[in-house]
Amino acid sequence: MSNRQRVWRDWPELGELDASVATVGVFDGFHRGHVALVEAALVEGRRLGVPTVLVTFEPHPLVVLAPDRAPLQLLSVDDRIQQALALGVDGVVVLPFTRELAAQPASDFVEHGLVGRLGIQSLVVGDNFHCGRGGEGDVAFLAASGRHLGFEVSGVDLVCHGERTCSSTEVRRALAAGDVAAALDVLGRRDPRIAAMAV
Ligand SMILES: Cc1cc2nc3c(=O)[nH]c(=O)nc-3n(C[C@H](O)[C@H](O)[C@H](O)COP(=O)(O)O)c2cc1C
Ligand SMILES: Nc1ncnc2c1ncn2[C@@H]1O[C@H](COP(=O)(O)OP(=O)(O)OP(=O)(O)O)[C@@H](O)[C@H]1O
Repeated sequence: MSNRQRVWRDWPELGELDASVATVGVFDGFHRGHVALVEAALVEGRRLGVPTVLVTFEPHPLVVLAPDRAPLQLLSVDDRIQQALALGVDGVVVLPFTRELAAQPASDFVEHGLVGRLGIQSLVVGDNFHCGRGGEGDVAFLAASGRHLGFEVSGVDLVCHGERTCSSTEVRRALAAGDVAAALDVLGRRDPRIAAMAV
């Protein structure tokens, strides 16, 4: 971690970050799609001349909301932080995912969190992203919020590899089928710890 990089284990205090570009999601596995998304956010951060921040959640939302459906965890939160920092983000914000956060309307998350605490000028997410209570905050909702609150929104096209759209779910599915090669193809790197999760 370089001197200029920071990790917050909750929202930064008011005034710690005046302006930023943010990307948001769980980022389990840090597959090709996640890498492309972070790279797009970094381009945006350089264009605007503001820090690029990755916002993630711990634990995975389903661990809190539906533990019986909680997915196999591909990377620990510390590994996700390291992947993000290695790609060059200026900061990582790890939000404890609680029932309280899950119940927060998307508008509050955006206004009080992303705008209020991170000062986002631009938000870069995959075009399937959603946040907020019940997942109400999709890209169209975020774009409308941005017009109102003064930030830009990019809904990035999802990266595919061959026939498959890259996703953490796709990596897990390949591992569950014992197909290490397919899992690593979607992932886009040879990670021996993830490869060892194949059944
Ligand atoms: C404020 C907030 C509230 C959320 N509430 C819910 C919820 O009620 N139900 C749910 O399944 N997921 C909820 N989530 C999780 C999101 O739907 C989503 O899984 C999360 O933002 C990570 O995005 P990603 O799945 O694209 O990584 C919430 C997320 C945020 C930020
Ligand atoms: N293939 C992809 N290309 C570009 N961005 C993506 C891709 N997949 C997910 N994203 C984006 O990356 C961020 C983190 O997403 P998330 O952690 O939910 O990934 P995921 O792979 O879709 O996970 P899961 O399969 O568990 O739902 C979100 O903004 C999401 O829209």
